[in-house]
Amino acid sequence: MDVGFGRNKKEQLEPVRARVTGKIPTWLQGMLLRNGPGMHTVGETRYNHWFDGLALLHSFTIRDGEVYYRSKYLRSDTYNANIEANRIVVSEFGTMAYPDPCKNIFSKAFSYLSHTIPDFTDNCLINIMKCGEDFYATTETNYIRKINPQTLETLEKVDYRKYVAVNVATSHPHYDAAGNVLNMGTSIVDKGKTKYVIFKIPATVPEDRKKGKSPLKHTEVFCSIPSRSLLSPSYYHSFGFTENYIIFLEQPFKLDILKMATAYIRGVTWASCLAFHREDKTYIHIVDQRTRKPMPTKFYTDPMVVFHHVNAYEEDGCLLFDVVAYEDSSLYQLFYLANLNQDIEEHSRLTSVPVLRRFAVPLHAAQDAEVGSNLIKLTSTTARALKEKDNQVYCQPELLYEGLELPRINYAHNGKRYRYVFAAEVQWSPIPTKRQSCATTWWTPRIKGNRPTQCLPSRISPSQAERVELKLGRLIFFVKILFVEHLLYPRDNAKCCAVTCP
Ligand SMILES: CC1=C(/C=C/C(C)=C/C=C/C(C)=C/C=O)C(C)(C)CCC1
Ligand SMILES: [Fe+2]
Repeated sequence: MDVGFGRNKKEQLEPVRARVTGKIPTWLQGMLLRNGPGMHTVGETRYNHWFDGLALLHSFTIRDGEVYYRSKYLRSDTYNANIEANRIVVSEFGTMAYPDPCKNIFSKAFSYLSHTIPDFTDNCLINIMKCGEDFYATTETNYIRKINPQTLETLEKVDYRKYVAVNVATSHPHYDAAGNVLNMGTSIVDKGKTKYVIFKIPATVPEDRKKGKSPLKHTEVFCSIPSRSLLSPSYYHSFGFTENYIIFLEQPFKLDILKMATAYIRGVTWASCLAFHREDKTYIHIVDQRTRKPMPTKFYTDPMVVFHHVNAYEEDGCLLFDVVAYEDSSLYQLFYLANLNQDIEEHSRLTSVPVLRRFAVPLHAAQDAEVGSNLIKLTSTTARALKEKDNQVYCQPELLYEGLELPRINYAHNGKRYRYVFAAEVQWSPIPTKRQSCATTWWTPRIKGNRPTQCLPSRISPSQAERVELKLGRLIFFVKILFVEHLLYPRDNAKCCAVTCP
């Protein structure tokens, strides 16, 4: 069952020296940890969706101009159960699995019932989080897995619910200046309420550090935002963070809790419990970190689907934030392996292009401003915030760049005005079956004086950057290995270095 896309990857347990073209500056030392799906078939069974694959951890150790690579599958409970059964027995985002096909009717019924409140997967395939001195592999459920960054061994399984009431949490946490982790999760129908919970995990607790205890024990709720709906909270993949504010988009891409509660018995996937409500608005919640409360103004914008916040910053009494936005939720559709492995146009279902949009919200109430007036007076952006009645403000974004995803920034610039976004370019191929030889692009808004005037994509030739080309019908997705970006970032005019993974 070996298919082109989603082929099972081999572990590289012993570090191997990577082939380096160009020169890695000697001051660049350290380790880059990455995560992602590595195995999509177990025995005769196969996951449906790319986001379902079993987590494969990667490390790149950079030392004296050399790079050493190794990889290892996360030995999650999910991985172990699947391997032992030689088939998929744990449900993932796009695949519903049934552990015991041979059970009699009574134990089957019991199994269904016990799944009404589902125990989610600990296949932490999305990201790596640093928490005090510890590293965790993360996904979007209530589980994270501690790992040893040196050996990539899998350590403790942590259930966020032991420390904070969340059923799902993002895999894109933020870090404040002191290294504390700030993350968000959703607490579903807990004590009759559904809310979005922002929580803080301290970097270190001095007395615990000596005893080798985890700072997770000291997790505290920073702020919670009631969901507009008890049974259909928004789905979100990330949020925005500056020194003083947190930006949360309550978007009309929602989880249907009733559908989720019956998914197992109906034999449908978690993915089918997510829906885009194009008739709804996107609500913009701004939490003031000093008061730990959301601002009372009701900021909103048109319906959209955002996976990635890029960065946010404050400027002259306004909060600006950049996100990659879609007009619908077709991105998730696209990543079904059946679609990814098709060549033909009909299977490319990305009906909206990811667009980098800049929003601006005024931080101070403009009580006396006229209804219909634009509350953004900045010359650096064309984003507008139009005052409406009943303390409502409609936000109209500035379009910064069309066709990019997987954005990264140098995190030292998080929350501040910034110049570079490193991303993968998403392109529509005019000829469906023809491969395009286009270089990976990253977006560099050229700042002239105080004013970012235009976004000029600067190209790097394919030989300079290691890239993975995902050909998706009419869409071509060039995924540049982020490692290259990290190497390139630190100096504006740094020479390109490419590292080829073995
Ligand atoms: C298993 C599971 C989930 C997993 C979602 C995943 C795995 C999302 C991955 C998203 C990515 C990688 C987006 C990139 O832009 C939900 C829906 C949270 C809740 C139900 C159980
Ligand atoms: Fe992401």
